[in-house]
Amino acid sequence: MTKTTTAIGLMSGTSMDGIDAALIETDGENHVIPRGFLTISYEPDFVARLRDAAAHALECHRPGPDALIDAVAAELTGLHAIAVHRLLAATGTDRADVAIIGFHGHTVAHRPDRGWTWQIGDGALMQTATRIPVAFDFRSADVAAGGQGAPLAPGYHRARSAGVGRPLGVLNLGGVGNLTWFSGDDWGSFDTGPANALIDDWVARHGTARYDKDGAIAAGGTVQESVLTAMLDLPWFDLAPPKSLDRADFTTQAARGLGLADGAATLTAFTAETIRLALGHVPPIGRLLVTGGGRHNPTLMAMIADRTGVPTEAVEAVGWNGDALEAEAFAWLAVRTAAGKPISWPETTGVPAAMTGGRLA
Ligand SMILES: Nc1ncnc2c1ncn2[C@@H]1O[C@H](COP(=O)(O)OP(=O)(O)OP(=O)(O)O)[C@@H](O)[C@H]1O
Ligand SMILES: CC(=O)N[C@H]1[C@@H]2OC[C@@H](O2)[C@@H](O)[C@@H]1O[C@H](C)C(=O)O
Repeated sequence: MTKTTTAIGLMSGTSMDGIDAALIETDGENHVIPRGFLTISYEPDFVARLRDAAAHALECHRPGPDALIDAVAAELTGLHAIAVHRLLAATGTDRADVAIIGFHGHTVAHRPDRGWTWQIGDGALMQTATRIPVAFDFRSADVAAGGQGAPLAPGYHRARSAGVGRPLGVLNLGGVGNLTWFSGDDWGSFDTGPANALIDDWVARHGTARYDKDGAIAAGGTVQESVLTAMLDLPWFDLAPPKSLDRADFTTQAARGLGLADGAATLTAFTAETIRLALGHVPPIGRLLVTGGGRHNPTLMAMIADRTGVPTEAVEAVGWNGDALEAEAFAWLAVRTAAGKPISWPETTGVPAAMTGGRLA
């Protein structure tokens, strides 16, 4: 039997809202016991610096030393180290009992088509700050090998869903959306399009809110079908998986001129339509289990169920925590990295063969 270890996962997602930190016990295979989770919101001024770093990173030709980005990376690492200490305290865990931290860092730019992806976060500094071994830089090796470098959570979705009936889809509605599908013994994954990113951008631009809480704004608007049709008229949606996205690949441009509520309704319907189109690339799925912040938006959830015709429910229906799942995934991936096991597969990122990834500090 493989040894069970305790691991911490740290995720900073494309919504740029903060840090998700999870503690799990796992053998790096199908045995997983979640032990604790917390989230720390970023201060607005740090979010502004992170946005600047992401905008700047897209102008760079590839990852490398950069004064602005390195400063944000160091600050981000410090904040994530604080999250580790808080999680240890909250769960009553001794630092020495944690075998590894999976430190995803924050994606400032993702350009697999150009052969690079860039996650900021200093693994060595994290190791020094916590005195716990750290796995980081999970995506670069995959991209260097010709893969998409994303999504990486699908292996964890497969491990957790071993006892859940097939066919099945696990849909993550973060800033960007991604789908992992299972049909018989077949499986695969890819990014579906923007999930909350455009809705967040639209609402933030029009007022003081950071997102459309409970989908209330969209619920009061009317979907503008002509705008929706124009937004969906992109070759990207016809591309066969695997495929992945940078948060900046889509904008709210097509909705300009609409009122706040109609724009929110239209962008929410756009996300739902991207899921419908994604399902067109995979075998029939009997059930969609939804993780990520978007599952808290009932307007979006209803539109997805309505436009796809697939029963759609939050992952809590099978006992998972949809706020913690991605952070848990990076704890699980770190255990696999330390053990020299694959973290991506031809089915999930398009790499030529199952491969290891991540660096150790
Ligand atoms: N009550 C709610 N009502 C509507 N939307 C919500 C609610 N709670 C969270 N969200 C949405 O979920 C988003 C955060 O989702 P999540 O934390 O899964 O994103 P992330 O982890 O940053 O993204 P990614 O998976 O792309 O890395 C928020 O920005 C918001 O749009
Ligand atoms: C490049 C990058 O950071 N991609 C993220 C992003 O956020 C959601 C989607 O796009 C997914 O592909 C990925 O994150 C999840 C955690 C993943 O790798 O599974």
